[in-house]
Amino acid sequence: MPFALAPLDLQAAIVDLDGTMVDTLGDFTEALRRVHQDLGLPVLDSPSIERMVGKGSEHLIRSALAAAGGAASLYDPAWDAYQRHYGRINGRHSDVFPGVAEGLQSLRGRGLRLACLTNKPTGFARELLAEKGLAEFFDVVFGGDAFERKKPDPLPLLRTCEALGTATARTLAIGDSSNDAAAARAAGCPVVLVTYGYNHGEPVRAVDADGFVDSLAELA
Ligand SMILES: O=C(O)COP(=O)(O)O
Ligand SMILES: [Mg+2]
Repeated sequence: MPFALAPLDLQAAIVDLDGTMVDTLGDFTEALRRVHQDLGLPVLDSPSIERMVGKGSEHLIRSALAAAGGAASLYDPAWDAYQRHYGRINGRHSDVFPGVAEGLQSLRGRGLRLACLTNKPTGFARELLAEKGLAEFFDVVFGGDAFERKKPDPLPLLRTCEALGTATARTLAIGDSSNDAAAARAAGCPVVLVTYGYNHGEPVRAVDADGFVDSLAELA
């Protein structure tokens, strides 16, 4: 059954970035390849990295280090190298998923305010949205460093609703993982998940959400 927006009487939508709007697995893989090469560690493949994406850079770097058998003491140099490398390659190995621009356009056409809320650092998120021609859709953009806690904590969604001036029950969260759904449930936002993103290696349809779409264009 298609996901029905009309009964929700929405004021806004809060959209996740990695795995929902942009397929950034190539960027994560390349940045981590360079980091591990610098540190003399084994390089990880994309399927392994995909399971680690979605909980922010700290979690990604720490998980990748552990999977490569690197000592925990390498975390600080890995963090520095990751910031440097990711900043250089941001967007170069990434593509906007099909249907994203159409979906965002149609949400705007309904008069909804739009926020991008990601666990990716705000600076990288803004650069990526601009490079992929998506920045213009958003009233506000908040990254994983914008608030004291990241998704799956509800705080980022609550703060984003405050910034938009909208009620949580009338603000749709759109994401690709259990992280987004858990944050939305705890914040009281309805939530729809895309079926094509990264869900920590778990089947996304098993996640507690209000609906699933194969493309944001289905929201049109
Ligand atoms: O962990 C990340 O940086 C990806 O975050 P996102 O899925 O919240 O955009
Ligand atoms: Mg995501």
